[in-house]
Amino acid sequence: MSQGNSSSALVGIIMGSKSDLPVMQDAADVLKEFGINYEITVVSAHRTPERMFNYAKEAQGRGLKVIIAGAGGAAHLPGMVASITTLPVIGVPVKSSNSIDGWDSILSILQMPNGIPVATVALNAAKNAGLLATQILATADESLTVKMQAYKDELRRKVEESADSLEA
Ligand SMILES: Nc1c(C(=O)O)ncn1[C@@H]1O[C@H](COP(=O)(O)O)[C@@H](O)[C@H]1O
Repeated sequence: MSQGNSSSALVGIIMGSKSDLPVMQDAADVLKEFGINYEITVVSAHRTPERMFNYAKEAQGRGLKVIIAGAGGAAHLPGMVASITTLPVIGVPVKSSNSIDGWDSILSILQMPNGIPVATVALNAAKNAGLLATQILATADESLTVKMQAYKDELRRKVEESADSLEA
């Protein structure tokens, strides 16, 4: 699995299993919406440790700026990738089929030791991971900042509109 314009990808989206794709696709959709090149693939710290090591080791040299890593259950992938690369890693806890309500994944991504941070979003919140990656890239890209402001303005407008309709 590898979509997007992976030759010049700025964001790498990885997941522990293809079964995570229905959740992780939301991150790809956001990046597409903002016109950001990304790549998306399956990498597992547990099942493909060499692939995980090589992915994390080579990510920066290949031009990636941010990695979004999603996994369910004993979700070691985001933390292990963060331990190898200096790129910012955004972790997405995924509620997998036999999870303990997602808490297993949340805690294993969130509770990183000092020194190796993973920016953890809410359960299944790959959309927010895509937005956070966009905001990180926007710090060095004025046109992305403008788009992000417009996105937030639109959110605000919709809330104000719904508030107005209630008050009318
Ligand atoms: N947490 C990890 C890792 C890892 O952290 O390396 N590799 C796979 N998985 C997770 O196992 C769950 C079940 O996977 P399967 O559906 O393939 O059995 C998935 O949510 C995956 O992210």
